Amino acid sequence: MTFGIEAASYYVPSLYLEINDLAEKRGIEPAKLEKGLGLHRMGFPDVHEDAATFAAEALLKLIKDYNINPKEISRIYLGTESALDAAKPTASYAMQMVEKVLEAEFGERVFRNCDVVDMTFACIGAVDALHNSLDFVRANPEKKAVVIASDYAKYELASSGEYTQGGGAVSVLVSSKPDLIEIENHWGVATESVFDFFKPRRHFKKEDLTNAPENFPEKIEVFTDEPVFDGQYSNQCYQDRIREAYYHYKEITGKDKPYENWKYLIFHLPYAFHGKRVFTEIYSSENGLSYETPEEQKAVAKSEDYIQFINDKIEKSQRASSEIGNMYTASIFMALLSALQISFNENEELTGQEIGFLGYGSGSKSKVFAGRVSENWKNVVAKWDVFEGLKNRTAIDFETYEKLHRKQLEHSVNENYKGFGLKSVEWENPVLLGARYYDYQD
Ligand SMILES: CC(=O)CC(=O)SCCNC(=O)CCNC(=O)[C@H](O)C(C)(C)COP(=O)(O)OP(=O)(O)OC[C@H]1O[C@@H](n2cnc3c(N)ncnc32)[C@H](O)[C@@H]1OP(=O)(O)O
Repeated sequence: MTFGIEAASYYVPSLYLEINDLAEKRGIEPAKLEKGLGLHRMGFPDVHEDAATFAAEALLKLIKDYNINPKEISRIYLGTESALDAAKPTASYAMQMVEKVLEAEFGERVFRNCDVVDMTFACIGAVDALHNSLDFVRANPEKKAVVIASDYAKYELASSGEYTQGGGAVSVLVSSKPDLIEIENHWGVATESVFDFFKPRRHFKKEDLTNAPENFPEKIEVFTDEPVFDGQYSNQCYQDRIREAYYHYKEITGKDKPYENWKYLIFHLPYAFHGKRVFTEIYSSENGLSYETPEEQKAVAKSEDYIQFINDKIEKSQRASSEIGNMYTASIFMALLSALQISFNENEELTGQEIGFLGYGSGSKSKVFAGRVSENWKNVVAKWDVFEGLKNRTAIDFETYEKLHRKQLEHSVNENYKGFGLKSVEWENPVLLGARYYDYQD
């Protein structure tokens, strides 16, 4: 019996900013962002969009595109680091939104007996949900699980993370009928607790606030959307963890140079060129190349063999990321969709080919695993049209972008949007304070 991904869908934010507009306004050389990091556009959510609406869109599309009976979904596990609540899972919001739309066809509360939860470990939370759900279907081969990766990657204005912002969701159906890709049960894992990128509770004092009411506490702790991070240190942690997880994978599988057999290497991509920039270390050690000094490291990155290797095994997975930006938990899944979509468009035959995955989550953990493309993969990919879909977004100018970022817009840029949207947040009733209400526009 085989296990893996039976079907997949995605959703990207409805707005985008041209990266050159950001470069110009921030005084950054556009070539650094485009040619150095591989950034072209940055996906950005409209006022009514958040991690819950992204997840709901990706879930509904999955169910509709592949005619899934929602009553047959035993669990919906959502990986996110953009949770809307520290107790009530974002998955419960997404589930409720989709239930409402499905009500006419399937009756009330179609997910009544579905196990729903969020999993959080920065960008690797959805890989953890996938790992866990694969274990679940291995133990219960007649059951199906949905994994959703959904995030909004927001950084402080004018920070070094700003140009890597993005967002969106990918949903996958996990089962014993892996029509897209069969996933083997060997998981290279590496973990170390570090502070490379995190979202702690932040302290604010009454004296820091303008117009604080009389009875406001002297000091409060709040979560913010924007992380605390050290960019170059986070790169180093990423590189260290994937190296450790890759060697763990080699140890448990006994495979020699496994990456050579991988048709594609699918990375967590915080920005498009990250995977190819950090893999030089593993590549050097696997090929006996010296990697001590910065000059030696540059020489590997610029070598003809390495450039050929990137063009063959990584480049296609980067293309969606260049158009969307960081999707945190969803980035690694979108990198897979990107590579498979391009192979599909180019009429390539992938059946039986092995694909390697290198996941990373700050804080920090990496998982390295592999899968094999199934015979039916083209029937699954036929529903996506990833790059055409990206053309349906609305461009925004820099001024609108900054207002959205600062939450200064009252109304959506696309007021007549279709699909799920945040309608209101309760700020009056003390027993519902902060509750979020969504609707669906046909
Ligand atoms: C957050 C997650 O999702 C989890 C993770 O993966 S952690 C690892 C990633 N960390 C993050 O994404 C944190 C947020 N991001 C950041 O802090 C930063 O954007 C970053 C650290 C990722 C990048 O930092 P940066 O200082 O902007 O870029 P830098 O590392 O100097 O790289 C710029 C590249 O552009 C190149 N470049 C610069 N100017 C150029 C030009 N004019 N033309 C062409 N290339 C140029 C540089 O040579 C360099 O490329 P190479 O090293 O490959 O040669």
